[in-house]
Amino acid sequence: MSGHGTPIPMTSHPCGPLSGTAEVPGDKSISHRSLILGALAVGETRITGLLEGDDVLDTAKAMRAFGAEVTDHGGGAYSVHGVGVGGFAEPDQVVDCGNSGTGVRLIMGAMATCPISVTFTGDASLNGRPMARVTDPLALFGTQAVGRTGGRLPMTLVGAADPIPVRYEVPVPSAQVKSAVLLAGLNAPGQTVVIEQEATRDHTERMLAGFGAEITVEETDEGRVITLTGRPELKPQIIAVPRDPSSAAFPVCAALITPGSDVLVPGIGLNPTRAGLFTTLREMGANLTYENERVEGGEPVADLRAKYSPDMTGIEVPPERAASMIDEYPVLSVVAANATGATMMAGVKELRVKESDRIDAMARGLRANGVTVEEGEDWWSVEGLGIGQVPGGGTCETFLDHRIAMSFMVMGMGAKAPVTIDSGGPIATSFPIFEPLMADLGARLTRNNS
Ligand SMILES: O=C(O)C1=C[C@@H](OP(=O)(O)O)[C@@H](O)[C@H](O)C1
Ligand SMILES: C=C(OP(=O)(O)O)C(=O)O
Repeated sequence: MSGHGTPIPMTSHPCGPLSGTAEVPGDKSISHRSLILGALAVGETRITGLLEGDDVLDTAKAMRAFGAEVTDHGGGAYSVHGVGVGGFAEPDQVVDCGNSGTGVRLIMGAMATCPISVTFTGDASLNGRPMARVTDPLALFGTQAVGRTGGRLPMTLVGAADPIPVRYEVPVPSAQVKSAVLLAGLNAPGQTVVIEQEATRDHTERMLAGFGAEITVEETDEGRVITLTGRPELKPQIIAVPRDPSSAAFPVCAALITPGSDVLVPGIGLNPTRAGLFTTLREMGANLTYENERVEGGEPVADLRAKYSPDMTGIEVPPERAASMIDEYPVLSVVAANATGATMMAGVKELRVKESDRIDAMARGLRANGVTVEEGEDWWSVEGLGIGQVPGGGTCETFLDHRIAMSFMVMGMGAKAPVTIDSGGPIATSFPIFEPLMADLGARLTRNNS
């Protein structure tokens, strides 16, 4: 496991203006999938722009343990020599996925229909997260799983030696669950069907098609029906990973709340299954524009320009938008505290089973810095104080959660007094260059124990 658990207390000081270009790293979801699908293809997949965050590096390590050759060529360029669908070897050690829900759940799916037995573990955060949402549908293929009470890691999966294809309606809006079932379906003969009621990020479907699998997606009265034909030979691909909209969210939101700011965040994917935050910010009155809109690798892409936005107002975020911005609610709540009026976020109970209970973690830290928050099981609302009016001065617990850590660092940039977090260590899981990138824009982040 990577060392992000070591506490690194950090403080973010009020600053401004932020200006310049923020070249954020590669997309985390696409990076995991590039490695996993590359490992399941026959031949060599070449990847550029891979996110070299701990989450993705743990997946690279896991792919090596399953027998794929993963080579680091430097600067985010990797090659993966795959073993083919059904060709995973049995790792001789426990597979440690660190902090990554995506990593562990997708890898469980990929090995579930191979005749091997694998024990998975992670850090304290990952070992507290629910895995039955994945092992329940995998059991339908014939996969067995034994873990700790409540379906928690560490957990051993015994892959189905004679898998049968599955028809499964995903009960929670989760791209990880959908993807785990599809990856398991790759090595089941016949058609595996996954149905989702709410569209979640569709990278697995797009990339499976790109790797040459037979996969169809239909919008029907039943929901979004995805049909995959098992046992394809996946063809190696050349993949340029786009920059991550979920990472772009931090410099964008920081610019909106920091006086005088003007920041360009180039080359950000605006796939509708990922772009909900930017739509929401524009509805709140953010000065956020899309420049140089284009299509790259089949995906809509634009350069985002975010400027200081002193006149934002709170809104009700439509619940049906939740899946398209699920990782962005923490930083949205920081912007909401700088708007006038309340922002209501409903239909978001999935936030309670991320790296931390994100509603609880944000509510505690916002309150510790003078912001009023109300919450229920499936919703929360933040009372806006107006731009620059967040008192700050408090310390926030981050619960091994990178998005909580970065959100509070953004809050400090636009607050009246500095905001401190107990640890910025987890930031390395998804955005290892966060500190230098924000410093280059003009932010003042200090490590308190150095
Ligand atoms: O499939 C993926 O790459 C992801 C899916 C989402 O999780 P859920 O599937 O739990 O919603 C998201 O929160 C996570 O950061 C990445
Ligand atoms: C929820 C997240 O990641 P994961 O589920 O992969 O740990 C995230 O990156 O915000």
